Amino acid sequence: MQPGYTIRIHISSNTPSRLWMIHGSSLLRSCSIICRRLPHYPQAPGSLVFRKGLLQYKGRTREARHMKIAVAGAGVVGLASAAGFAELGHTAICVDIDKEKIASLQRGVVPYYEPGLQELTLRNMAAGRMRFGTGIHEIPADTEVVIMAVGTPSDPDGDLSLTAFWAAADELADWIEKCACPAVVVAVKSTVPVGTADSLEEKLRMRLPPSESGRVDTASVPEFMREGSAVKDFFEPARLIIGSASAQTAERLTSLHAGLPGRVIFTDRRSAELSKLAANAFLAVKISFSNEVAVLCEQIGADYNDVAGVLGSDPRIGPHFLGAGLGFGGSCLPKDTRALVRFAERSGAPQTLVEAAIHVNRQRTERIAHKLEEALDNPGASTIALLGLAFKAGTDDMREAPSVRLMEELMRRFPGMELRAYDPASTEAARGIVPGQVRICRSAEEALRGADGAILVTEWPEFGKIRAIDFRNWMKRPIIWDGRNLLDADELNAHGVRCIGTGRPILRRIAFDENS
Ligand SMILES: NC(=O)c1ccc[n+]([C@@H]2O[C@H](COP(=O)([O-])OP(=O)(O)OC[C@H]3O[C@@H](n4cnc5c(N)ncnc54)[C@H](O)[C@@H]3O)[C@@H](O)[C@H]2O)c1
Ligand SMILES: O=c1ccn([C@@H]2O[C@H](COP(=O)(O)OP(=O)(O)O[C@H]3O[C@H](CO)[C@@H](O)[C@H](O)[C@H]3O)[C@@H](O)[C@H]2O)c(=O)[nH]1
Repeated sequence: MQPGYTIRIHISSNTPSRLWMIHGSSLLRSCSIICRRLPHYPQAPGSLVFRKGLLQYKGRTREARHMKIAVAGAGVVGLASAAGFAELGHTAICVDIDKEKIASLQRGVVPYYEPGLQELTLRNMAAGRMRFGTGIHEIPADTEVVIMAVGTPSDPDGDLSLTAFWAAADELADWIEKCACPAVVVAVKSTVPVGTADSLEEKLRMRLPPSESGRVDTASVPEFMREGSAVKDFFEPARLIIGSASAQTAERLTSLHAGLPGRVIFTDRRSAELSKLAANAFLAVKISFSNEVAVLCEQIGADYNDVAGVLGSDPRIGPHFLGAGLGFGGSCLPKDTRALVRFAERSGAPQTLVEAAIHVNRQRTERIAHKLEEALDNPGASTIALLGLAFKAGTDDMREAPSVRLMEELMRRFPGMELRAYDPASTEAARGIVPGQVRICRSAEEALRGADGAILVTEWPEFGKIRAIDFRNWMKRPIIWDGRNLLDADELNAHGVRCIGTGRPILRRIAFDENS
């Protein structure tokens, strides 16, 4: 079979047939297999292997072989993966050094806001397929796959900090040394610099006698789930990446993921690691590009929503991640773009587009502060309500949230401005992160009452339901800067609320009478 060929085969066994498409060469690890799961057939009937240039159907080994797995890290990625794999029939232990988090999970309470994760966790705990532990030492000796999902935040230089990762690796080395398990695969789901899975394997193997070093193998299985839809993304991945240097490891990980739809792409560990950073960087570039076009729209009186509609209708561009607004935040895009830039610089291949995307992103809050300055007579004496704090809707995560950058910018530029904020999910997470001068409110109404203006920061659907009459009744001056283009600006403007969108033609559409 030649690289690049596509073959469609119907595989029938005593389980229902499924449609498979195979791309690639005769080497299993450099092939990509697209498996289209028919929704009513949850399990794959068998596996496909390449031997001597021939494609062979190998029994039923791709059928979910239920394994004992462990996940290190009970953040969104670790917990959603542990609960997701348990739902597929595997037995999972999820361990974390954060004792409070584990105590909460053992009581069946997921200590952060992630739709569907609570139910998924409880269901699998009740079925005996999922439990928790306070460290890697609690992982049972007969565990076949250990997934690393510990945090890798930015360090002060912008590189990914691997402090927690290597500390976990040390514990894992102790565990592997003592547990005498015959073969264990350590799959890295944390986002890490290129080469980390190679170094991890070296580190773990060094702790074993040379004759036993093959007992442990590492792989890179980068994760692409999004906060706010982590559970959905686990069960409906766009693709699954298995970066491995060993056919047995690739096969074991394929088995682990059996039952999930989406294309499986086999590659080497370094390519898998780079793909993750490059994917997030590409999304960041797309967002920053959109934001720059939106500024141009504002300058020349064009409507960015219409422009984005045109761009997105071209399948080569696609409609996703063209949303202009306050820019990208969260625990991933900002840190992963910085990390890629740093790593690429050191590798002699600067990523200037990604650097520019980061630069454009920093300017977003300045832009909105500038718009406020243009519209308000005395911004320093105004009261401004912020609708939303979380870095996006559907999560309570405040990591690198644009809201924080915005509040800092407003306080720096307009000393004396009174700021109030409301977020449906992140009130608790915001405490300690939001500057002390900002009043955290318990409802949108409380934040808006008597305000001279409001900025829509996070696209929570409940903000889209606030009626023009409410804005008018609650606010001293009903002016809204819509930092996410969530609101129906035309409708609000027609009903006496001045709604200034992002990349929208302000002057053409405003029908706000200051005296009404
Ligand atoms: N958040 C996302 O949506 C997302 C998506 C894809 C990839 N990622 C990547 O996945 C990784 C995890 O992300 P997250 O948001 O779940 O992180 P997180 O910071 O929310 O959670 C990480 C957890 O690891 C725990 N931990 C630290 N050291 C440990 C150890 N030695 N043993 C066991 N647990 C330990 C921490 O206590 C923490 O609870 C990161 O590398 C991130 O970049 C995140
Ligand atoms: O059109 C858009 C889309 C998103 N955003 C912003 O971009 C940020 C990131 O959004 P999103 O990508 O939905 O959130 P994350 O949960 O951080 O997910 C990203 O980061 C994860 C961690 O690496 C990856 O797994 C996901 O694939 C990747 O989408 C948020 O501030 C959004 O408001 C925009 O400004 N415009």
